[in-house]
Amino acid sequence: MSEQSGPERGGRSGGQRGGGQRGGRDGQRGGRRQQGGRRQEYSAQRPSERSRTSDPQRLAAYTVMRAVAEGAYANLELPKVLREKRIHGRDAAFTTELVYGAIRLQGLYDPIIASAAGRPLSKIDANVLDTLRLGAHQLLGMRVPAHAAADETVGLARRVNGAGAAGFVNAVMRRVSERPLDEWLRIVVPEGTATSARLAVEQSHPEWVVKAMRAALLGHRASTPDSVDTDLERLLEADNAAPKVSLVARPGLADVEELVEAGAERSPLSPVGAVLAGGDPGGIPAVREGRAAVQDEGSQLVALALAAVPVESDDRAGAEQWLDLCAGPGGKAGLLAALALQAGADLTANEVSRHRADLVRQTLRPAAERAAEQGRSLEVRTGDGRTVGEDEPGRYQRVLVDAPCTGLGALRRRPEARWRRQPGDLADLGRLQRELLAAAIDATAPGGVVAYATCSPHLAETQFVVSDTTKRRDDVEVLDARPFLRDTSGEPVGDLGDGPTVQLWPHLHGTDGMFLALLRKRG
Ligand SMILES: C[S@@+](CC[C@H](N)C(=O)[O-])C[C@H]1O[C@@H](n2cnc3c(N)ncnc32)[C@H](O)[C@@H]1O
Repeated sequence: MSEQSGPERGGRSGGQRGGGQRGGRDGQRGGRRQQGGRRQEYSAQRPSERSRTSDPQRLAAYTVMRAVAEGAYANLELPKVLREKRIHGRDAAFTTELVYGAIRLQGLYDPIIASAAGRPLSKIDANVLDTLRLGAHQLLGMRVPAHAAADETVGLARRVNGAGAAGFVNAVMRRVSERPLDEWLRIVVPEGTATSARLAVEQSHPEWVVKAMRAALLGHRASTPDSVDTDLERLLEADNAAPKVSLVARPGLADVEELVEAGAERSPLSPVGAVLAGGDPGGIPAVREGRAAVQDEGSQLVALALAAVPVESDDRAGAEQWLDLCAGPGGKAGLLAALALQAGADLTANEVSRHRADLVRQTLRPAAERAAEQGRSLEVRTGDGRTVGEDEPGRYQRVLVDAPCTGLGALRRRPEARWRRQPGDLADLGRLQRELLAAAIDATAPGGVVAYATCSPHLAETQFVVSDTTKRRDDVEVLDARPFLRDTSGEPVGDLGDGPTVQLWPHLHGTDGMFLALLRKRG
């Protein structure tokens, strides 16, 4: 869930931050941090070229928007559509920005569209609304000249929404283009609006997510009551920026130097990581061969921490047994497998979904070949992790529970995720998370360690799961995880809060919002 995927891996022309229309308003609201604004820095083509060539790109963007409205994932759908329509290079980057921006920022654009249309969103046809969102992003979030943005959007509407709708789209686009973003913000977020409601629009997140992130910043001690509003805004802003492409060199199979030689830069955060400024990671031989991979540095730190924590094991028991309980699609298992081989340990990777277990198998292939040479066991199996405690009590020394979660720490990667998630999801996930953690502890040998991780900082999925679990049982203690997160220079990673659990943040660490708790099974 936390792994990088999709079109942002390569070819992106930039993040959401850029030159600022919004400084003026921020300036007026003294005390608020000056923001970067949202305009894209690129204008891939001259306007004349754009109007001649943009139709296939905008049509592709619209096609993806509609598929996402039907339940598709933008990061899977977009590459398919780009391939089918043979859109490459800068045109693909333009289309990517158009789709990702229009989806991510719809919480900002929708009230502007409603105001410009003079009617509520419920009175605008969903297909037409998607066309308008694409147009609004070109006008307010990208450096597409206003006339080109309006003309092309009307042209698109004529083609996909019909002639009648095109007249309406024309009127709305002209209205939207009459004001810069800061003026629109003054209209749709009037002075005196409560902070969470204001940020929900300005930073385009559902208000319940804004509130949950505020609580998480305080609960994980990343903010004080004095700093929380500023920190929250930075966090939400980071969710709207395209993540960089982080790579992992799976130890023993590849090294970071190999990635640096291929054009990446050594990661300052993860000792096994590198960061690619641009280009397609699939062009790097180590990545193609599965010895390295695209992986968030936060995920790397979690796997490294589990491998680094000392375990007390019975020497007569033979090789250490490691378990990845929720392994699909295999990002962390790929790193754990390499680390297990280095440590002379065996790894079992479990996943409930057959398809995702197949992905884990694929990911682990290079490590599996090495394991066979070394006489070590590397097993991938399909099963419900909740039964592992009963099936294999006390068998493992190190267990990773990278639990299914809301993914609210990885919103940068999935533009539609924030709009799909509902507060109600937390109840079912919370139950599953507690059951998986309990089973993991049961499957852990005395002296062994369980790493409970989520790519969400939501307190209900992180600290509450851990505290409920430790309250209920006396055979487990929470370790201070902070010393086990070491950066490339071997120094403890900064800004990890007061412990004992660890929360990484997009705005502080540049990683996904990974949570980690290390629990020791008492002997
Ligand atoms: C957060 S993802 C794991 C990501 C993975 N560790 C990685 O780094 O690629 C959670 C996974 O748990 C799986 N899952 C959900 N319920 C499960 C269960 N009852 N037992 C085992 N796995 C489960 C999901 O299918 C999903 O693949």
